[in-house]
Amino acid sequence: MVKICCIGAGYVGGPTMAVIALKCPEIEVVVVDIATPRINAWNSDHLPIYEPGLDDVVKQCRGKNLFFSTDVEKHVAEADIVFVSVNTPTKTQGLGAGKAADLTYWESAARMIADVSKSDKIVVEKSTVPVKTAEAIERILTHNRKGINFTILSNPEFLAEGTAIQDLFNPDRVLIGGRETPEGQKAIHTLRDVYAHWVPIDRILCTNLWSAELSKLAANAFLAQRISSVNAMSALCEATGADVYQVSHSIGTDSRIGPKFLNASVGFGGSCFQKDILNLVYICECNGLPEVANYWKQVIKVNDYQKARFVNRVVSSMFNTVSGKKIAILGFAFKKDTGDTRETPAIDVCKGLIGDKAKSSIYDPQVSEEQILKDLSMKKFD
Ligand SMILES: NC(=O)C1=CN([C@@H]2O[C@H](COP(=O)(O)OP(=O)(O)OC[C@H]3O[C@@H](n4cnc5c(N)ncnc54)[C@H](O)[C@@H]3O)[C@@H](O)[C@H]2O)C=CC1
Ligand SMILES: O=C(O)[C@H]1O[C@H](OP(=O)(O)OP(=O)(O)OC[C@H]2O[C@@H](n3ccc(=O)[nH]c3=O)[C@H](O)[C@@H]2O)[C@H](O)[C@@H](O)[C@@H]1O
Repeated sequence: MVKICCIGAGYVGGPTMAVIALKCPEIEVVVVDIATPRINAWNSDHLPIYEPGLDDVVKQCRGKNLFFSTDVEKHVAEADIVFVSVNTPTKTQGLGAGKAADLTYWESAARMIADVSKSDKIVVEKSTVPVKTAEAIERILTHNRKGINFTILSNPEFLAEGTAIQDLFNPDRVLIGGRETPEGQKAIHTLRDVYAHWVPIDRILCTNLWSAELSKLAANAFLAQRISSVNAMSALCEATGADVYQVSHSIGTDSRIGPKFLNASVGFGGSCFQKDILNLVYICECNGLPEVANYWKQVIKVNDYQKARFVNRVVSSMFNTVSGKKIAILGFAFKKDTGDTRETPAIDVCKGLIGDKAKSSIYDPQVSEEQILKDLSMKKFD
C-alpha cells in the first residue's frame, strides 16, 4: 500500500488530501500538523475550515484511509510520498522583509524529513514557493541522508477557497515538475498515477522543477493583474459615466480575453495574491530585473488604491464624514463561502470607516466576532 503523509493541515493540505483519499481508496493518507487544536478539529464534527462539500468528503474516508495526527515524525518516517503544504507567508523582518517569502516553516519541515527518514521518499512541494526553492530543499535533504534517496517534485496547488472541493474534483490542470533525470521522471510518474485516479491524463502537465514553481506565481500574478486592470477601469468609468459591468461584459465576450476574473471589486484579498506577487517582485529584483519588478508591483499598488478609493467614496458621498453614522458591513471574509479573513479588503475598509468614527456593525456567517475584533486590532504585518 502506498503511504502518503502531508505536512500542514491547512486550507490546502486538508481538502487536497481528503480528495486524494476519497479518489484513491487503496492509498493511506495521513495529514499531520504541529497545531494540536487544528488536528483535533479535523478529527471532530467541526472541521477547522469551512469549505462547501468538505464535510462530506472527510466523513466518507476519515478513519478508513484518511487520518489526521500530530505525530508528525512517525507518519513522515512511514510515508513513501511526503507532501509539504506548510504556510509560506511574506517575511516581516530581515532581508526581503515585506516582499520575500518566509520559508522558515518549509525549512524546518525539510530538516525534520531529513532527520526522521529511514527509507527513500518523494518529497512534494505543495506550498507556493519562490522559483528555485527545490534546489535549496534538495541541499537540506541530502545533507545527512544516510544513504536515503529523496526525489523532490513541485506540485503547486491551484484551488480557490470557497470552491476547493469542486476545483480538486475537476481541476483545469494538475502541474507536476521534476528533475530531468531518470529518478526525477520516475517520481513524476508515481505522482501522476495518484492524480490519474480521477484527473484525465491530458490535464496532468509535467514540466521541469523551475517551470512548475514559477508557473504557480505567474498564474496568481496574471489572475490578480486582471482584477487590478478592471478595477483601474472602474475608476475611469466613474469619472466618465461608463458602466464598469457593461465594459467588463463587452471585453469579456472577446474569446481572446474571456469573461472570467473581470469583476470590479473593492480590491482582491486572500492569503495568496498579494503575497505571491510581492514574492515575484522580490525574485525579479534579485535577478536584476527592476522593470519587470515594477510592472508587477503596480498590480498591488492599484489594489491598495482601489481599497482607499472605496472608503473615500463612501465618506465623500455622506457629506464628507461618517462620524457617528451607523454603517452595516455584510461579509468580512475575503470572499463568499469561506471563513478566511487573511488579507481581506474588509479590514482596510472597516479601518478606514472606523478611522472616520463610523459606528460599524459587521456580520459574516462564517467569521466569529472574536476573529473580526482580532483582525481589526492588528497592525499590518502583525
Ligand atoms: N489557501 C489557499 O487557497 C492556497 C494556498 N496555497 C499555498 O499553500 C500553502 C499552505 O497554505 P494554507 O493551507 O492556506 O496555509 P495554512 O496556514 O492554512 O496551513 C499551513 C499549516 O501548516 C502547519 N505547519 C507549519 N509548519 C509546520 C511544520 N513544521 N510541521 C507541521 N505542520 C506545520 C501550520 O500549523 C498550519 O496548520 C502556502 O504556501 C500557500 O501559498 C496554494 C494554493 C491555494
Ligand atoms: O494560490 C492561491 O491561494 C489561490 O489564489 C486564488 O484563489 P483565492 O484567493 O482562494 O480566491 P479567488 O477566487 O481567486 O479570489 C481572490 C480575490 O479576488 C477577488 N476577485 C476575484 C475575481 C474577480 O473577478 N474580482 C475580484 O475582485 C475576490 O473577491 C477575492 O478577494 C486563485 O484563484 C487560485 O487559483 C489559487 O490557487
